[in-house]
Amino acid sequence: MLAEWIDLSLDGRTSAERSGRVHGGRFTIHGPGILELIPDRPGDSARACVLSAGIHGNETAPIELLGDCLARLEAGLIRLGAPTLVILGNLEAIRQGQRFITTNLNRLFRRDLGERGMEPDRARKLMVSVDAFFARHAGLSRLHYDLHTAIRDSRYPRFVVDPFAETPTQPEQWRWLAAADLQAVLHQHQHSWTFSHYAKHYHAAQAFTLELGRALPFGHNDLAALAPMGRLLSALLEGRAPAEDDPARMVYFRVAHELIRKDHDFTLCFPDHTPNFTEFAPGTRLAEDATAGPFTVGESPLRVVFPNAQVEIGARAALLVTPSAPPD
Ligand SMILES: O=C(O)CCC(=O)N[C@@H](CCC(=O)O)C(=O)O
Ligand SMILES: [Zn+2]
Repeated sequence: MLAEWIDLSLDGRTSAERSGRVHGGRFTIHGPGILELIPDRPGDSARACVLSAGIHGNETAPIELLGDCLARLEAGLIRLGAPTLVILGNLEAIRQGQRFITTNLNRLFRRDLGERGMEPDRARKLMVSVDAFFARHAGLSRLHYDLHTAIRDSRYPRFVVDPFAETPTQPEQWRWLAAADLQAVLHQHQHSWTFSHYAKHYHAAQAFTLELGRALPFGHNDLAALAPMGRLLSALLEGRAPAEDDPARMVYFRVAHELIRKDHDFTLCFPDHTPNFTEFAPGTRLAEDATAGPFTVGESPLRVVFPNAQVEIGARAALLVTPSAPPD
């Protein structure tokens, strides 16, 4: 059953609440794309884990990776040892292989959200599910990994986006993520209302967006490159201590500036296929916007991450980032 849960969710065949046994515990399907795993006995290092994928429908590798973990659990290759909420974010967008249907789901995770429609309704459903899950497992430390892939290539194909919030990051997170072969870390400089930000800001969880390569259709992903990440997810599911490595293996950046599209008449002044973390020298013009005017790199070089000139007006068209110090 677990191994088919993703296909059943995408076929729209899991609307009724269902439950059953897994190796080391039980599962409950709370609704389409929302699966809770509850261990009989939490492991010594168990956290209350939220593992999400498909918040953007065209980002398939993380869905395949989670499917692989569930298949291993069902086959008895791993034994459940931590309460885990597994989420498939934007089901209709996954079915259509699109980033989103009407609006970007990953900008809607705020409790005062007023919008109506498919993605806002889904954001509300996921926020309520996360709230209830963390409340049910209140005695455990909270963790949320929101798994994504990026639209374009990257100088660092696998990287961490660290949401801005008050909660300090536990140093072990950097050691785990280094061992999972993440290559870079990007610290956000302001609230961003993404799903991982929601868990960090409202629940003080250890929470990150993890970019795990480039967005490709189902069946075209290189899951071998994600094997270390798969081992981290298995350790979390089993409630045991994950492998650790030296955080200095990763390169650290912070957001210096967020480029916002202010006008229909907006262009980025570099080729569309420019890889994430490409560096631009002082004086380089990066964007033209009929309302905001041009944006030019100032005295220090800037690297560009997530450039996208097609975003909605008022949305982020790129992050401009600069090196930052590694954690102590
Ligand atoms: O490749 C891109 O341009 C976008 C990849 C993506 O979906 N990234 C996330 C990052 C979330 C964050 O900023 O924390 C997003 O844009 O939602
Ligand atoms: Zn994404």
